[in-house]
Amino acid sequence: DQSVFHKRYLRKMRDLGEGHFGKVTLCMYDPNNDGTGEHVAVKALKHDGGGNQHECWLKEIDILKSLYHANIVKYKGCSGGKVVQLIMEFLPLGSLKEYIIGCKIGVPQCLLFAGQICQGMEYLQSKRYIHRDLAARNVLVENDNLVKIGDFGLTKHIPEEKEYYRVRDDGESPVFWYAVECLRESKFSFSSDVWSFGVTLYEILTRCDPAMNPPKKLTEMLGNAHGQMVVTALISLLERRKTLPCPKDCPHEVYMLMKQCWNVEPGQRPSFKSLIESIATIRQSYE
Ligand SMILES: Nc1n[nH]c2ccc(-c3ccc(NS(=O)(=O)c4cccc(Cl)c4)cc3)cc12
Repeated sequence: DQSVFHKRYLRKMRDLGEGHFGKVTLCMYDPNNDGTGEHVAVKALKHDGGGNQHECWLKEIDILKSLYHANIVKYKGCSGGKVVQLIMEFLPLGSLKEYIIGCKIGVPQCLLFAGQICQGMEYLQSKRYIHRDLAARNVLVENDNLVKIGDFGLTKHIPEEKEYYRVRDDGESPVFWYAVECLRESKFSFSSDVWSFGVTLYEILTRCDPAMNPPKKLTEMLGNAHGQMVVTALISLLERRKTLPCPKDCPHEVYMLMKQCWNVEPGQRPSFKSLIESIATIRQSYE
C-alpha cells in the first residue's frame, strides 16, 4: 500500500511552516537508507492539546484524502501508529508568500494565480467544505504557472440543509482575513471564504509586501484600539466599509473585485464561479 509511510524511514530535513496546532516539515522518505528517497511534506500535530483536537486532526486528514484537484495539494498518505502524520506531495517553490517576495511577478501572473485559487475553492465548495483559513501563506507554488491550496486545518463541512457553520473562537483566529459576520457572530459560510479570497488577492497584488500586510494595514486603520478591543474596533471599521487600500499599480477593476468580496452583506459578494470569469476577462485584457 503506497499510502502507508513508516516513520522510521522519514528523515527530517527542514521546517516548511508552523501553525497554532501543527507543523509542516520537509522530509526524505528513504526506506533504502541511501539518500535516494523521495521528498515529502509531513504535517504533524505539535502537541496533543487533548479535547477533540485529535478527532479534528483525523478529520483534516480524511478531508485532504478525499480531495482531487489540480489546485489542491496532493495527499500521499499517512504514517501510522499512535501519532498520525499527514504525508503530502512536496512543492519545492514553497508558499506563495515566499515565492512572491522572492521574485517580482507581473499583474497577468498575479491574476493567473488568483484564478487558480478560485478554481480550487470552487471545487472545495462543490463538496460543501468551507476553508476558513484562505491566505497567501496557505497557498503553495508548483511552478511559475501553477499554485495549489496547501492547508485545510480549519476546513469544515457544511451539511446540505445549512447555510453557515458556527465555530467558537479558537483564540488563534486569522481575524484580519475574517469576514465581518465571522468576527461578529462566528458565522462561517461559502461567502466568508470569498471575503478571505479578497484579502488573499490583496496580498498577491501587494506582492506580500510586509509593509502592506493585512494585519499591519488594518491595525493602522484601527488607530489605538488595544487587545480584545481589536475585534470590536475591526467590526466597526468593516461595517463602515473601511477596507484595505488599493495596492500600488493594482488595476482599478481588480481592486473593485476585492471590494465586492468585502461587501458587508454576505449575499452580495461574488461566487468563486463568477470571480473565475471576472479574473479571466481582466487577464485577457493584458494579452
Ligand atoms: N512546500 C510544500 N510542499 N508541500 C507542502 C504542504 C504544506 C505546506 C504548508 C502549508 C501551509 C503553511 N502555512 S502555515 O501558516 O505555516 C500553517 C498553517 C496551518 C497549519 C500549519 Cl502546520 C502551518 C505552510 C506550509 C508546504 C508544502
